[in-house]
Amino acid sequence: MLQVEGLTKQFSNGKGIRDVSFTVNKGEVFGFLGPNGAGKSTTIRHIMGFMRPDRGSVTINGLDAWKGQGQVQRHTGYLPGEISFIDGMTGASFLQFMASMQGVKDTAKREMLIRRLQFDAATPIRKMSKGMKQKVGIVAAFMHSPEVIILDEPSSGLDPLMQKIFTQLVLEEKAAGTTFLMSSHSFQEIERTCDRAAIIKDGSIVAVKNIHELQSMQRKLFEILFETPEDAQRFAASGLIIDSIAGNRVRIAVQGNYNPFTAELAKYPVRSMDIFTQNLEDIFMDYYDREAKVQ
Ligand SMILES: Nc1ncnc2c1ncn2[C@@H]1O[C@H](COP(=O)(O)OP(=O)(O)OP(=O)(O)O)[C@@H](O)[C@H]1O
Repeated sequence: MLQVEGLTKQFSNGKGIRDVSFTVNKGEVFGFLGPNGAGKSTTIRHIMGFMRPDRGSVTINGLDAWKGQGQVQRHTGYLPGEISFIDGMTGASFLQFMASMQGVKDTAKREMLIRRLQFDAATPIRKMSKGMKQKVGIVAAFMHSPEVIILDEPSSGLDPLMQKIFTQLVLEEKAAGTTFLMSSHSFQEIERTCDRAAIIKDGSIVAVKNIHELQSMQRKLFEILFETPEDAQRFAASGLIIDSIAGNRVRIAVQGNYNPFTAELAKYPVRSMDIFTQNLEDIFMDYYDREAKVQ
C-alpha cells in the first residue's frame, strides 16, 4: 500500500535522510520511532508529496507521492507534527473548510469523532489549548475515511484518557482496513496499535521490527527467594544462566523455553518468587543507544 524506496534528501546544512526504505501493507499500522531530529518528519513530508527527494521514491497505492501529489493527498489523511491553522477560524469552520477540500458532504463521521474526542468545535482555534488543536487535526485526518492515514506524533498534547480514546479510534479504523503510518515517542502507543515499527536514527533506518514477535520474545526476569543460601547456591550451579545471586536470593532471566528452569526449580522449596517482564521500551531504547547500523 505504501512503499518507501531508497528515499534520500540532504538539506543545505548537511542534515536529512539517507536511503530510507520500508513497506507498509494494507490494513497494517506501522510505527515510526526515533530520537529527536532523526528524520521522521522529513520522511513523512516526502510521503505526503510536500518535498521532492534527491533520490528514491514513495508510492502510495501505486501512485508516486511527488508526481501524483494532489491525488495522493486527496486519498490520504494527514496529521502534521505542527498544524498551521488559518487565522480567525473556529474548530468547526476549519473542519468544514477541510471537508470541502476533501469533497466530503456527509458530516456524520466528523460529528462522531468530535463527540469521541470530547471538545467544543465552536471554540475559536486561537483560544484552543495544544491538546484541543491536536484533536481538531485528528478529526481532519480521519473524517473522510481515507485508505491511508499518516500521523506525525498524533498523541502529543493529549491527556492519558484522550490517548486511550485515540488508540481505540486507530484500532477501529485498522479493523475497517485502513493503513496507518505513525511516528511516535510513546512506546506504549506503538505497542498498543502497531504491527511493525521502524527505528530511524541520524537519517537512516536502523531496524524494522515486528511488534508481535518482539512481544513473544520478551525476556522474563525471575527473582527467587530460596529457603536457604545452600539451596540458592545449588540452583545457581545447575548450569542455568544466572543473572545474580545474593544470600538465598537468585535472579535468573528466561526467554522462550521455560522448561529447563521450571524443572530445576521444582527440586527446591521456594519461599517466594517475583517476575519482571522486559518491556518494549527497554528493547527499543537499546536501538536508540546503538551506533547506526542495519539490523
Ligand atoms: N527544511 C530543513 N532545512 C534544513 N534542515 C532541516 C530541515 N528540515 C529538517 N531538517 C533537519 O533534518 C533533521 C531531521 O529532522 P526531522 O524534523 O525530520 O526529525 P524528527 O525525527 O521528526 O524529529 P522530532 O522527533 O524532533 O520531531 C534534523 O537535524 C533537522 O534539523
